Amino acid sequence: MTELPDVFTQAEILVQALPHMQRYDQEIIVIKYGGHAMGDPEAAQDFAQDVVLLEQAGVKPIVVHGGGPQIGRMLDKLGIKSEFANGLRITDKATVEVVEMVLAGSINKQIVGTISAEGGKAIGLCGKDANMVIARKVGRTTATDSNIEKHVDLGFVGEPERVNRAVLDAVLAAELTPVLAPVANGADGATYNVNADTFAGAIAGAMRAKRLLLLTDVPGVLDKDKKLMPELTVDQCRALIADGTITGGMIPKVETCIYALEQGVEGVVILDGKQPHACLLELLTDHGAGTLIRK
Ligand SMILES: Nc1ncnc2c1ncn2[C@@H]1O[C@H](COP(=O)(O)OP(=O)(O)O)[C@@H](O)[C@H]1O
Ligand SMILES: CC(=O)N[C@@H](CCC(=O)OP(=O)(O)O)C(=O)O
Repeated sequence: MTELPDVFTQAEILVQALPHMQRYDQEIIVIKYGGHAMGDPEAAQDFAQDVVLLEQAGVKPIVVHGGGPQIGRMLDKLGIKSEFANGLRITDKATVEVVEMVLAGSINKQIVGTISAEGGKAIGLCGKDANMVIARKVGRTTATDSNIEKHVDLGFVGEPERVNRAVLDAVLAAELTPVLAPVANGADGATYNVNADTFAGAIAGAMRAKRLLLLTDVPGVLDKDKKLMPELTVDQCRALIADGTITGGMIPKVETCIYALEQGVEGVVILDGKQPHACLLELLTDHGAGTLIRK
């Protein structure tokens, strides 16, 4: 009996979703599932149900996941300090090993397991698999600390230099849902830690995705009074970064949106992944949820 409300909820979602889903029939939707958006097991199951419903409705979802907080907790346990510059983790050799273990090992398999348990057909990969993504080292970045500008070498932090879309095309043609961890090889053979937003943007751009959804733990981009901004242009985003309204992890997120739009992705949305069935809610309504960023 306790199962009944869940069954009804799922059926209701399906009934509402299907007409809207026709818009996305056979279209690629890249969903970036941030570490902060991954809540409790119930929320994870909720997310997996959305992915399965999208699969069943003929949409081609590609999941790119993060795991920043989870990496932080593991580094803590191992007594390794976490340091960031402009929202990117400064990644030395010991850190990149932990990053790969947590992202490509633990989190990737957790998400694949939950989607599979919900009846989906997920396959877990990272950028290294079949050289799907080749990364290049991110150059030095300028970070401001107590009003002093410093040049910081980020270590093994990479950005996608090349995406081999044939690998993803083959996976999608086999009707499997790729679940991607943002770790990649460089041309130098080293392992690089790629920010998950940046990775998702590169995948969405290379695949000419219809939509890129960035799921995080805030309702979208917030103004100085913490109010949601439902729509922003690229120029407005740049101004909000320059005046310090957008900071930390929101910087690579918004930069990803701008990049993806420039690559021909039709719509990019930053939304609260903790909201139950966030993906379906976004795709179901014309106005959507969160912050829609357009050119
Ligand atoms: N203007 C802003 N609007 C919303 N969030 C912001 C803003 N500026 C900074 N942030 C921060 O960005 C965070 C989201 O980025 P991040 O922590 O990297 O999330 P995720 O792990 O989901 O990728 C928010 O939790 C918030 O603390
Ligand atoms: C270079 C860099 O910062 N990489 C990120 C990769 C994980 C990530 O991006 O996770 P979220 O999406 O949960 O923030 C990190 O090490 O935390």
